[in-house]
Amino acid sequence: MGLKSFVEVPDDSHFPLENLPYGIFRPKAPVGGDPSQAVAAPRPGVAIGDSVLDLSAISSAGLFDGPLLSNSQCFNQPSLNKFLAMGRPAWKEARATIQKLLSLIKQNEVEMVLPVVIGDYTDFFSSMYHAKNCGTIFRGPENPIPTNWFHLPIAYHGRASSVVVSGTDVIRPSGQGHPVSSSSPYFGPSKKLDFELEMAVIVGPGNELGRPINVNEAYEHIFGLVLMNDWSARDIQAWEYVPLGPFLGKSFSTTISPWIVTLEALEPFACDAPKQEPHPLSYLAEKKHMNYDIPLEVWIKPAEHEKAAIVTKSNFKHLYWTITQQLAHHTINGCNLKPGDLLGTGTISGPEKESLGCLLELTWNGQNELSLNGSPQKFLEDGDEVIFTGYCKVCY
Ligand SMILES: O=C(O)/C=C/C(=O)CC(=O)CC(=O)O
Ligand SMILES: [Ca+2]
Ligand SMILES: [Mg+2]
Repeated sequence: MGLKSFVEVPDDSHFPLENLPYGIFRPKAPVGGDPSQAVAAPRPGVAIGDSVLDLSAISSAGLFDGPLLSNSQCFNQPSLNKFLAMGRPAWKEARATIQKLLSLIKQNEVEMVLPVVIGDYTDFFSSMYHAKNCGTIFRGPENPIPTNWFHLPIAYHGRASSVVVSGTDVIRPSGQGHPVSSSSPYFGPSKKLDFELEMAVIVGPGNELGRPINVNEAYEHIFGLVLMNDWSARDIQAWEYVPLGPFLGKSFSTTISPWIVTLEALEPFACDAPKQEPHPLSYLAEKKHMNYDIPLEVWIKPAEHEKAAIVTKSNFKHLYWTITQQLAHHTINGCNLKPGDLLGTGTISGPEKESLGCLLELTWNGQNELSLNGSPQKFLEDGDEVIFTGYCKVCY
């Protein structure tokens, strides 16, 4: 297998990553440039594809960190003589460092692991559409959204130990299931295993115990976002969750994506967050009330199917409570967040029936069937693979 560089190397190039020949170069004076300008100094470089790697820049940046080259001036020279005088051990060290600096590893040749040690995991409940649908299903259509919901971002404390990286098998949990009408609760493997389409904040700098984070400074405490699946056993959840909230129905596994997308990368996709009525209390009223326009999709690939089928298309922008409001609310009582804490957004459902963020809503608690490339499906079956995607793109 050939080595691969992030520098594009044409297939027929004489200068792939395996070659790396040395020379002395200087940048050409710009055509029509001022002739009185000093000519750039000659310096050592190696050829890679159609480019030259400037070894004096690499050396000045301290990137030659091996024992022989770390304190050497051999690359800040107008010729290679000093480097040549150092002999083969230095040449080998230089080659290894340069190959490492220029290398790329194929994603399909690596295994990703959890990117952070998650100290604490909290899950919010911030899509109004999801809150309304769950409320209708679990509590009836009279007052589906609790009155506190419009005043504060509701959340529960999740389980950090069972947060796993995407690709990890999820074992169907057993537990007590909600009794049907007047019968007793049953025990056994969950019959209503579900996904929840979420994203989650990875906390950067935390706060000291007793010192809340101001909502207008919350942005500085957020490193980036991951995709998150808050797997949920609906039959266990429906029976256990009154009055303290979700427990064993969700703590058996929560999956996050291995790549954390930074808020800097998401900046071009910032958009207005939904208008909030009633106006939130001042500690939640933010100067910039922003969301991000991140199209999200969920696909399911049943074990015996060759292809995955799309089951929903939603968008991060549907969140009523923003991630900065969630973070400010989380700390308003003085609770301290720590670097690497995980804050789930809550299931991201949109307004349309094709944009609902979990099977509980999509099948209306198993009353309706979905069609996965022609096969009927309610909740998750053994062997199903659930695939989340989130991808924003500038339209030119
Ligand atoms: O409304 C309920 O009783 C329950 C809702 C959920 O299960 C959702 C939850 O975990 C929070 C969320 O993902 O929005
Ligand atoms: Ca959830
Ligand atoms: Mg979970």
